[in-house]
Amino acid sequence: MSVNQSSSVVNSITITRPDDWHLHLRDDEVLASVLPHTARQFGRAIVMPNLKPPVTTTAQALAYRERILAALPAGMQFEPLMTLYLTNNTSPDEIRRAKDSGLIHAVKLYPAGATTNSDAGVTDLRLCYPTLEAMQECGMPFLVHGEVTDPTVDLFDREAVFIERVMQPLRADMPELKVVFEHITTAQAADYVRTASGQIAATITAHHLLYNRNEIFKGGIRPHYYCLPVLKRETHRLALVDAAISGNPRFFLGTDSAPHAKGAKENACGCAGCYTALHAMELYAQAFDQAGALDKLEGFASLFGPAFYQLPVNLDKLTLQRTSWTMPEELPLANATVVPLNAGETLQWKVA
Ligand SMILES: NC(=O)N[C@@H](CC(=O)O)C(=O)O
Ligand SMILES: [Zn+2]
Ligand SMILES: [Zn+2]
Repeated sequence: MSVNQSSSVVNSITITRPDDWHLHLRDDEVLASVLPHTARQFGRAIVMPNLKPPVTTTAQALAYRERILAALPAGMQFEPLMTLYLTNNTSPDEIRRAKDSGLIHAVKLYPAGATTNSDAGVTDLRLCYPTLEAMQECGMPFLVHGEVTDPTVDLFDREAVFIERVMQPLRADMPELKVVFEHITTAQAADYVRTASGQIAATITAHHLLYNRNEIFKGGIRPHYYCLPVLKRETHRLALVDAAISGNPRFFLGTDSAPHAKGAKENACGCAGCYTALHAMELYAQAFDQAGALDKLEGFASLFGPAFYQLPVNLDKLTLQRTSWTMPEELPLANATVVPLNAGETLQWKVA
């Protein structure tokens, strides 16, 4: 990493090109709209499989990969790292096929009903044990949307309860399974990942580092700050910042950028998901800068993810400069628009 500073203020940093270890690209025209935003900054991304219908087989994931590569504008370099969507019926053979393809890097758990496009998800993890054993055996990482779906559990407690009810029993039964606790939002999840034994890591979004739940209700209900797991109170945000800047390689970058058309968000029943693909690295730089930890950004964004996934780090670099610029109010999304997080706001960092 190289740092350019005048007096004590850092004005620019250059890091190994980062990767996004949790991303929603969707498909077709939406894919074509959002992919350049990610490829501008990131060398690779773990591409989430919650399409409609979900990506449940190796054949589907490889076909989706081809559509992503076909949508990449000429001259841009980007490698999609594919995933499978786990269902009650995913077979151990499917896992071995995925592993043998060399192009599928993880399998994703969506507890049925937990989040966007999770209807086909798992109703009871015990049904998947033979499949999880195959993953454990061949070293296929298991990515987890870690929230219980029990409607009697308070929405803000669903991640913490998931640790006790699902994560701990699962990892006791499968101690060698590589697990990523995706988009963690609580002090409990950060503590769990820091202290648990075995191969475990967590991704952290930029929005969970920058905002607490007040942001959703500032001056009225603000649907573009609604995502799942939902933003939590300030103590949790502070715990996530501590984890992200700790230099512990178990914590790395995953934007969870999740495009939804403006009308689907600004709705009586608005969809969950924040769109940050255009300005993800700018937001992470802001969060690390606020914490006085810009020197820890490269590990989090560019080094720890590849180490966990046993992939080489990117060879090229990315430079971020302290320059203010205004986020557009809306961005094109197929034949509609998406309202990005921070729409109309001034940001302090910019990718050079
Ligand atoms: N994070 C979200 O709020 N939404 C994601 C799904 C997910 O990652 O849970 C989406 O696909 O829109
Ligand atoms: Zn999720
Ligand atoms: Zn997601």
